[in-house]
Amino acid sequence: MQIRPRRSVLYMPGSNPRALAKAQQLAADCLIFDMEDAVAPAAKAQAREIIKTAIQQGDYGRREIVVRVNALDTEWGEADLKAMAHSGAHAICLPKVESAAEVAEALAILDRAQAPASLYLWVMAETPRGVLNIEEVCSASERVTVLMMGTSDLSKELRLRNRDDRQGLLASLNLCVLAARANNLDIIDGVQLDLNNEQAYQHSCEQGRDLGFDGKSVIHPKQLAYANQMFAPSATDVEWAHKVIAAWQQAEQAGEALVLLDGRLIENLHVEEARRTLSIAAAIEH
Ligand SMILES: CC(C)(COP(=O)(O)OP(=O)(O)OC[C@H]1O[C@@H](n2cnc3c(N)ncnc32)[C@H](O)[C@@H]1OP(=O)(O)O)[C@@H](O)C(=O)NCCC(=O)NCCSC(=O)C[C@H](O)C(=O)O
Ligand SMILES: [Mg+2]
Repeated sequence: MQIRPRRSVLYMPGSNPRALAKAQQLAADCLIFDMEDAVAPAAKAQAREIIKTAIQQGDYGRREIVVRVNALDTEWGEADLKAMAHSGAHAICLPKVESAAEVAEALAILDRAQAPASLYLWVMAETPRGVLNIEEVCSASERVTVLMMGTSDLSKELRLRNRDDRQGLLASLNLCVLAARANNLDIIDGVQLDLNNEQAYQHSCEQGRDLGFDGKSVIHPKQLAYANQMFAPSATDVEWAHKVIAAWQQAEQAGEALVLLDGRLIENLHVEEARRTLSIAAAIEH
């Protein structure tokens, strides 16, 4: 599978051409052109046109282009999918998914619109039922490549208090990481809405990284740099990965099955980890 950095995933209101243009210069790995919560009902139809024009005429370089459509049980969902079938986006993001049947329904609409098979799906876990059914959602199709946490909706549905340590979300976050990994998907952590609470934002990035997330969704350009730093291998990680691989190769040549490196036992799993670290670092450099 191709490794793609997805350290930072920036939401942009699809009805805001200035933000969509600005994103061409922003250091985001992935861009979400939003038609759902960031767009008022009266602006939904216009947002479709603004997004199509931006994707087709803009220069977004190697950033991954994702369009978040409205849910299929809304009056806009089906038309959004049809409109985006040939937009040039890399993926469609489906909000509030709760079942494999919803994934199949979205794919059927895209197939009828003759969307390219390379148009992938990102699915969002943001309701209690969606989280409980996350395994069936993640395994619904090989075209599902990324799982996104919708922690704002989920917090509301769970009636959580807004705490910097996200205690009430931990079970859901853990369960979703398990489902993503079991199905070989990348998983992106949810947003921090308070743009003035930098401490909470930084804590949530570090926490997300340590829980196994591949990146962070963000709502403002000023949140990008920290996410990019937190979800990239550090210089120390890269140095250690090189040492692990070199030590393992030396041991193999000497016909030894065990390697001790700086007092730590190295096994094949660490070599696989090290190779992944180097692949991600190379993909970020590229
Ligand atoms: C939150 C904002 C409305 C703030 O916008 P604004 O007041 O314009 O901010 P600034 O003046 O500080 O902006 C400085 C410049 O940066 C550009 N900008 C701002 N935000 C973005 C962005 N998201 N993408 C691209 N560019 C952006 C401004 O245009 C300024 O540029 P310039 O004029 O050239 O100086 C705004 O940040 C915003 O709309 N953010 C996105 C909100 C959004 O998409 N929300 C929906 C997704 S989150 C969600 O749904 C949660 C999920 O579903 C869940 O349940 O958890
Ligand atoms: Mg949401």
